[in-house]
Amino acid sequence: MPFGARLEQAFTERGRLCVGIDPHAGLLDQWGLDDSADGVREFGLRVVDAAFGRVGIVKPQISFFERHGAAGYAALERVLARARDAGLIVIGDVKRGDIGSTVEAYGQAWLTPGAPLEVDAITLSPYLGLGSLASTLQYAVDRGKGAFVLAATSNPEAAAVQQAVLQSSSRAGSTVAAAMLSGVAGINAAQPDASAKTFGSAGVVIGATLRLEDFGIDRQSPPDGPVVPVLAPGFGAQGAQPSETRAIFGALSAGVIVSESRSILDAGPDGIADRIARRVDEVAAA
Ligand SMILES: O=c1ccn([C@@H]2O[C@H](COP(=O)(O)O)[C@@H](O)[C@H]2O)c(=O)[nH]1
Repeated sequence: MPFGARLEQAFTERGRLCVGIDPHAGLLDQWGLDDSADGVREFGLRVVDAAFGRVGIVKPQISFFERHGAAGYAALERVLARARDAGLIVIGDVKRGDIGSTVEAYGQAWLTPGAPLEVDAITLSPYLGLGSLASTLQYAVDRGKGAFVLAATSNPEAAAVQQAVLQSSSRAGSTVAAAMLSGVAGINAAQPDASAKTFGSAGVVIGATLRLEDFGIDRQSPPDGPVVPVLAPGFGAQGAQPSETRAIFGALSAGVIVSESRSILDAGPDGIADRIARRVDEVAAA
């Protein structure tokens, strides 16, 4: 089944909340775990167990596993396997980007069925140009996988780059952020089974902390073609509330994945299941 269809099904069955798996050193301490590969593995496994049956999507932040080198990656493999065995959609927040032939290798690492680091979707950075990601996006789609291209990120430092207006390209006059959104929408629309009624498998990252107008993104009308999945960090610890989803994203709301990490994880090992359940209800009511 295409990634977009699986995501749509997860929305229907479990809602659109995505639980981030970000084992910050401070959270490990709060959870009574060591800041070690064993600690991040245990943390990740417990978050997956709390997410199971309550949400449909999790997003491990790879950097926190990578801090522990090869042992951290072994821990990550265990967490990814548990999450995928549990039927969760796993979005690997890896933010990879490079020249096209190198990004392809990242795609093979994370998106190949049966690979040790297999996830359902990854995040990709288009700083080397959206075209540098094209073959990897297609690699994902062809394997029932997905990818989210950074368009307008939640951090304030990004605005200077992402609000910049393109001078020379087929999208001259668009902001970088809007060009990423329309480029990704175009990739979805070009797939043989594309339909405006379904979710595409290529998505974008747009922070919930932003005013989309500032990034030249039209909130009034969605891009043509399939619904564009929007991975939306910035809820919870960064200040946005799920109840604001429609006001923030407007016509893009149908595809928005509400992603929260610290605001869920800081409930601790004994409180996380209840915290997730409460947030699911809040997101559903939004
Ligand atoms: O624009 C972006 C892209 C990615 N992130 C990542 O999402 C989580 C947010 O964590 P919170 O604790 O919910 O703030 C984290 O892994 C970031 O690296 C983002 O925040 N903004």
